Amino acid sequence: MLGFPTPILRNPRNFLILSFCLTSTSRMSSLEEPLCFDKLPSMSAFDRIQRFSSTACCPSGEDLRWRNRWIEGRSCSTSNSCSEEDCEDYTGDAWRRLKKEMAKGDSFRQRSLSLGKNHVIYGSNYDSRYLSDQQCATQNHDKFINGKRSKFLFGLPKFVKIVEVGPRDGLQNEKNIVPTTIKVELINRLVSAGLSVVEATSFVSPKRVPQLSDARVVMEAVRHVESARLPVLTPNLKGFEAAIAAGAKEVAIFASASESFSKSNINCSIEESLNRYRAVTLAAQRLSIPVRGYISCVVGCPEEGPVHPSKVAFVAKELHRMGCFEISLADTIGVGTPGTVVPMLEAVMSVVPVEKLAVHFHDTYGQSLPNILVSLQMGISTVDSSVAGLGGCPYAKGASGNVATEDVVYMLNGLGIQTNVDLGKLLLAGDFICRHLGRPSDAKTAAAVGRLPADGSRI
Ligand SMILES: CC(C)(COP(=O)([O-])OP(=O)([O-])OC[C@H]1O[C@@H](n2cnc3c(N)ncnc32)[C@H](O)[C@@H]1OP(=O)([O-])[O-])[C@@H](O)C(=O)NCCC(=O)NCCSC(=O)C[C@@](C)(O)CC(=O)[O-]
Repeated sequence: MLGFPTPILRNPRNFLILSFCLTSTSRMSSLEEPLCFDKLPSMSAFDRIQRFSSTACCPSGEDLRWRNRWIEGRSCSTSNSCSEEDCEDYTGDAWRRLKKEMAKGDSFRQRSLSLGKNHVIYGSNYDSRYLSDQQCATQNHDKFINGKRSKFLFGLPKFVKIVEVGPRDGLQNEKNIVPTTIKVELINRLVSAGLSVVEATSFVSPKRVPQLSDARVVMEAVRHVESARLPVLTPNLKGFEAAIAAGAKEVAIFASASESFSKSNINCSIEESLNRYRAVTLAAQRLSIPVRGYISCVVGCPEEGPVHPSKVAFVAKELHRMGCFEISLADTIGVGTPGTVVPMLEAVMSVVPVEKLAVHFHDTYGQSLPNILVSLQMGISTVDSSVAGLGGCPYAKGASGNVATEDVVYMLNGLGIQTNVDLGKLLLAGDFICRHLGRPSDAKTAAAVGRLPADGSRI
């Protein structure tokens, strides 16, 4: 551990939470479930979803007292003892009620909706790592877990703003043109799921990104949406003017930390792009339009390989100077690990206030969730993600989709971090677009929910 290059990784607390995340993500992919289900032999699929997936899974004192209730199919009302009176036996009536509830419908829809944000759950997968084999934990045990949790979770934000990029970043790489009505429906579903920022489309050259050549029609169809912000990408003044004419109220500009990627993506050098963007931000300021800035290739470039953090910091400083209210740091090809993301964030945070930063990870090597977690530990509270893990840049060959919003929300729920996103509705939005695209979701959470038996039987 001493060999880690930065203070955050040298800190054993941070290292431990990171290890936890890595362990749980890797096990999730093969075992379908969070850790330690073997400790909970009589729980149904329904119980397990509720236990591990709600926003109510908050590491507060109140919730910690609920944590130990679910052990061996029993629900204990107190944490320090487990008398027969305290425990509701889930092999009895309540158990049968739950089984009946699940048996009513064997549909993805029902299972998804059971993950909605209002369910009360009684702990998290993290808790169960510390549960003994006793039926109910003792008070000492409770204190032990309390102490550990507060240390591990120290410094995480209470609320994370998710910037949903599915309709833009998610779809821009799709070969078959998605009908405009489907795009509009997807945006509306994502907004209904509680996402407060949904990137709607791009006003770029239709020759370069044919999939988004209906940007004007999409924007006109959603321009009256009030409950969410719907930014659009604008690479130059031409795009900016077209976006405003179509009703956009927020735009995003996109630079790169790598010269080669800047050339292949927007056909100009980094310096030229910054000059273009100065013109866009000036025009936006005159109209009081907020501008978000992206920086691509913040840890690696498909052509140049590793990108030095100082290059990212330079572009970030310029975007900040020209008035971007937020700067999203994008690992375009998904090669970053916490080992490269942390030094990059440290460099950027030395020139731009952390509250103005967002992170944007592609999941090529399955590193997005640990990268997000370490970003949160460093004070970032805005995360980009794409429903169903759709996405990829047409000019970054080999890069996979963005981290799936469903998986981000699942992790944040488990950490007790608020997002205001209804995971059930989000899963249904993901199901909607995947059905249209004719392929399964890349979200692990969607796959897990799809595999869970609905009859309440043991897994
Ligand atoms: C940047 C340009 C426009 C430069 O364009 P250019 O290639 O330098 O050429 P140009 O400026 O001379 O224009 C060429 C043609 O495009 C037209 N044009 C010019 N501008 C516009 C516009 N705004 N809207 C519509 N049309 C436009 C222009 O009118 C002309 O039309 P023609 O005369 O040939 O008929 C071009 O290279 C382009 O559109 N590139 C697409 C870049 C793109 O969308 N990439 C994907 C999004 S970025 C991304 O995914 C990364 C991100 C943000 O997600 C973060 C991450 O993960 O890294």
